[in-house]
Amino acid sequence: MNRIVDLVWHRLAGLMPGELRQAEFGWLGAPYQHPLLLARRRATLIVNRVRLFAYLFAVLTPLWSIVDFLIFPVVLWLDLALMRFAACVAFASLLMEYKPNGNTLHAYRAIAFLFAIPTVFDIASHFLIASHQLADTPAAIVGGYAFLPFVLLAGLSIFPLTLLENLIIACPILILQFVSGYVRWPTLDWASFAGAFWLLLIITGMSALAGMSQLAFMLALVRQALRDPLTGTFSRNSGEEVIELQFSVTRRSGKPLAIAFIDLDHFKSVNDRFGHEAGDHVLIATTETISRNLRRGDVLARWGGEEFVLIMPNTDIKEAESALVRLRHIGFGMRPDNTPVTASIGIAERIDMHAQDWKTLVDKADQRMYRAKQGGRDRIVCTDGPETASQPASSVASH
Ligand SMILES: Nc1nc2c(ncn2[C@@H]2O[C@H](COP(=O)(O)OP(=O)(O)OP(=O)(O)O)[C@@H](O)[C@H]2O)c(=O)[nH]1
Repeated sequence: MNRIVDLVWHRLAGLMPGELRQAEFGWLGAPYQHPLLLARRRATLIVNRVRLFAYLFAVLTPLWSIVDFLIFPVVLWLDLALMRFAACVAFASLLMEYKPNGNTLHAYRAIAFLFAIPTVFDIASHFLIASHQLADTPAAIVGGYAFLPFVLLAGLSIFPLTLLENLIIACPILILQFVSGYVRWPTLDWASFAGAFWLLLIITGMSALAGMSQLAFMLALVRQALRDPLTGTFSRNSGEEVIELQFSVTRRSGKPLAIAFIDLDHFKSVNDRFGHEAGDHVLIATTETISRNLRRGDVLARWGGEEFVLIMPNTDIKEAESALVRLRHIGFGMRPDNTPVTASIGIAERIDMHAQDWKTLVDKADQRMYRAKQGGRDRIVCTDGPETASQPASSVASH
């Protein structure tokens, strides 16, 4: 059974751009598990796309009045022109109101607003036009307005949305279409209604696939941009982004945020004695060990060569110290000569040190790490007083 699942998985994953990993496959289905930085970049992209289309529609909607003027009676044209002007104002206010801020809910609201404007325009113009007797070309052009639901569903394909999000947005449009058929039940041409509805379902499926494939591509790009290529942990740039974000989130919520600066001891000697490649293997094994033992919500970033920063949201200084003591007990892996890898660690916490910005917090953890080095390495320092430097791992472990 597992072999069949694996086979299906490999086939599907191979069809997705950017060599999607198995753990990431579920992210195409629903947005719940998206890592913070992916969610932020996706929300930004969605709002930017909404803004692009709002801009285009703000220009094109009133321009279409010229066509209305040529084909409709003046009274109808005037009413339609007023409605087009209102739609144009709505698109322009969407453009002004929604700026990308990395928030997913904000992005959902922007999509809903973008879709609501043509929907309301379509319903209102439908009632307006129904009150006039039209024939020939005007009637044929008005008949074309019935394609709006198709356009809306096809428009979904411009957004990197998950399957669930596609379905949630498509459902109201499909339900509205179904209800409009039900209302016209006695006079309905069932064959053409069913054909059109079937086409809508196909377009929904194609848009969902297009959106998910964009998302897969985005995932691969974001992964490349966020991760350190050697160890697979977050890169320094993305680590800084996470800290900046967590700093503002925890400041707003009043919760603590701890940062641990971890610098491996005497790492140069690994390279010197066993070669750079052996050094690389030690770095990879060490980050794997740390990552395996992180708590949910903690983020590890490679800050530089053999320096790492561990970001621990909602963790006060005491909890952070116990977490790092536990990590040292587990160990940071082994050197090629089978001696343990040790690290000097400095910890700082936002509330504990009344930090006003995230850089001060990281600097403090860095300074404390240097004090751990100066104090003899292989230890944790989490305060500024000389008496508080914790003992080397061997003696901590013996307690
Ligand atoms: N193999 C390998 N080595 C690296 C990498 N990045 C940095 N280094 C090495 O890490 C070593 C860091 O050396 P130092 O900064 O002198 O520090 P150290 O030897 O760990 O000594 P202390 O930090 O003082 O305990 C240097 O030899 C770098 O070449 C990497 O990606 N792979």
